[in-house]
Amino acid sequence: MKHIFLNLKRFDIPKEYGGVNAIAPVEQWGSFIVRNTQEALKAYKGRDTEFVMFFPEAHVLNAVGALCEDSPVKVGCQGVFRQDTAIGGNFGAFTSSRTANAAKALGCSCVLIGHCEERRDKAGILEAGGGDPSAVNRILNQEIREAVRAGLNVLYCIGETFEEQPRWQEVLKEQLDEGLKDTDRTKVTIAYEPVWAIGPGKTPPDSDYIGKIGAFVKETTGGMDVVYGGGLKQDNAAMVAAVPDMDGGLIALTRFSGEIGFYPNEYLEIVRLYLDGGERRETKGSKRSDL
Ligand SMILES: O=C[C@H](O)COP(=O)(O)O
Repeated sequence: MKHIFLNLKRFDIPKEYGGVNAIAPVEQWGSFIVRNTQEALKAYKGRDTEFVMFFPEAHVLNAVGALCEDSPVKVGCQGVFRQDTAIGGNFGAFTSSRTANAAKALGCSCVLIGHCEERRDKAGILEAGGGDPSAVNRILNQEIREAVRAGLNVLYCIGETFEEQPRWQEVLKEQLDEGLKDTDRTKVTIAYEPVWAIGPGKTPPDSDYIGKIGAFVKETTGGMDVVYGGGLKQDNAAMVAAVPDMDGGLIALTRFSGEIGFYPNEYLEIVRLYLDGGERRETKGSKRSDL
């Protein structure tokens, strides 16, 4: 099976507040994205491909409400808390935390866990408190277990920083071993984020590097599906599609210069390039240059 994931980060924030949202009023942003992608994605029915979109929590209800009958789109959220409600147990005393049961009740079928921005935040909190940042993998493991228990599928992100690159095997193995401990791996897909290559002026990995990581993840996990989370974009979609040990990609920004942001028509073009290959159509500002 192929997987096309979409991480909408905080692309809902309007430009007047420093964000990148120029596509829809914030109260209609979730439904706008679903409505402007789901019909076109129906063209891939029969291709054994899933299309999952991770929304900020505030937009989940709106996005779920826009799903048509037989929609190919699955709606997910961007993380869950490491504890949850239970009948006869905690009834919901989790102020500010989004639990897996809450996500499920809102209509999510999937969750993104351990994105590099989330890992950085957790490690920063642990370090600030004089704690052990290596505990991040153990916390993420609790979150994966709660998500699976609640019936959610998980996209679990791993990746090495620039400083960790010389010992990438050790770092990725620890993230996989600790994060996946005692979990139902049939409910989890891995996303590889080359953290060292994400950001302005960085050189992205080539197909040999991506293939090497894909093979390593499959060998370490007993053959779990793994997608490229660098992320997938117009410039690399055909290249990533040709890497044998990668089972899909994680899209975020679709435009990297000029009016940077997420645009549904450009998302559909990335999907087309990944699944059908072929010539790239010219779309405004598709190269990263000014983040
Ligand atoms: O979630 C995806 C990765 O952080 C890559 O995002 P990006 O393609 O917008 O740089």
